[in-house]
Amino acid sequence: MGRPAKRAKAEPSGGGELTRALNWLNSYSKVSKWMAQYDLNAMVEAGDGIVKISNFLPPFVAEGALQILERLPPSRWNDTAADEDYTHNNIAHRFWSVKGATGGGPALEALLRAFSLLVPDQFNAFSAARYETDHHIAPHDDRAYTPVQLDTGEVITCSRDLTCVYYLTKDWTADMGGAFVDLEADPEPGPSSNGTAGSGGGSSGSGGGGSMVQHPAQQRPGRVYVPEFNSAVFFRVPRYHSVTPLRTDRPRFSVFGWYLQPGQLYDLFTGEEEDIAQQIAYRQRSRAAAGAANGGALPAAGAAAAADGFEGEPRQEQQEEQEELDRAIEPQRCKLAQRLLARAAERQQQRASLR
Ligand SMILES: O=C(O)CCC(=O)C(=O)O
Ligand SMILES: [Fe+2]
Repeated sequence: MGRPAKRAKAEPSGGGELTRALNWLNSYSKVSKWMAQYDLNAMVEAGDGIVKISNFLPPFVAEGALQILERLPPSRWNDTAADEDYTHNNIAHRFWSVKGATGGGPALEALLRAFSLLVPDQFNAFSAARYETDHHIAPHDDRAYTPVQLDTGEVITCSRDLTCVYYLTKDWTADMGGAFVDLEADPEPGPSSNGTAGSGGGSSGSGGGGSMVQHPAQQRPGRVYVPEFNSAVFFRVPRYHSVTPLRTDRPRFSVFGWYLQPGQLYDLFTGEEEDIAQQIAYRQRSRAAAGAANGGALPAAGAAAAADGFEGEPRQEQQEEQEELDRAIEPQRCKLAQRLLARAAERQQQRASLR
């Protein structure tokens, strides 16, 4: 856990690089112009709900971003751990995280702000993550509601719509664990992927001391993404995925978060959906059908929610649970809320007309 303050002095160029990266991150016009090259929704849809983008930020910015995370003092990192509890949509996981909203300092804020400029017309919630030995996340599909406090003070319920994970680990190899596994895609054909990804996820918790219920999705193979420095993976929620336990003492750094939509796009996990494999197969078929019907273009979250077979109206106890959650969780604060709300309403109309 040696903090890099000393190293920074020994490598004067490191400091200069960080300053250059911060200047870039703090330049609204530079970040917006860079991000404008990505038509994210189109890319995600073209990739059947998921896309990986290599060289996501300019290389010197990625170097600076890694330094921002490496320099965060241990006191800023919060232990993010949960035991398996399907009924509250909690999944077994353990890693360190720092929420943008709760103070990682101005450098982290600048880095996370860059991600809001990637999809400027959606609400978002981003954090930094640091995984260490044995840290992992069991299979889950990211479904969750997030309360957002508007500039008027009103708190609205939003749903996670699009996940982003941006990797900042250098020279990571498969044997180090910590792989992202997409459980809704087939394994990559070829020698590097032998279909054991699901069982890799299945060992989650084994080293961490907790005895976990085996999640049904853990029996599935999936497509393995070894985290690549300066790459980002985006996917539409809900989509089952996991992070396999780290088998190295090198830390794995990332930025992760969600673009949100107002409203409840889907039901939360109720504990009744025992057959995850069936759910996955159903979503895969629905994606393929929607893709064929639209000549490859999916009507985004609408299709994913429809694929779940949800009617949209949550059950009363879920509603009550949600209200409790809204009171308990500190809401994300959002300026520019009126513009975002108007844009969200437009988008919902567009989607409705696509269906
Ligand atoms: O770090 C990753 O590869 C994925 C993280 C993730 O699934 C999450 O934070 O929900
Ligand atoms: Fe996730």
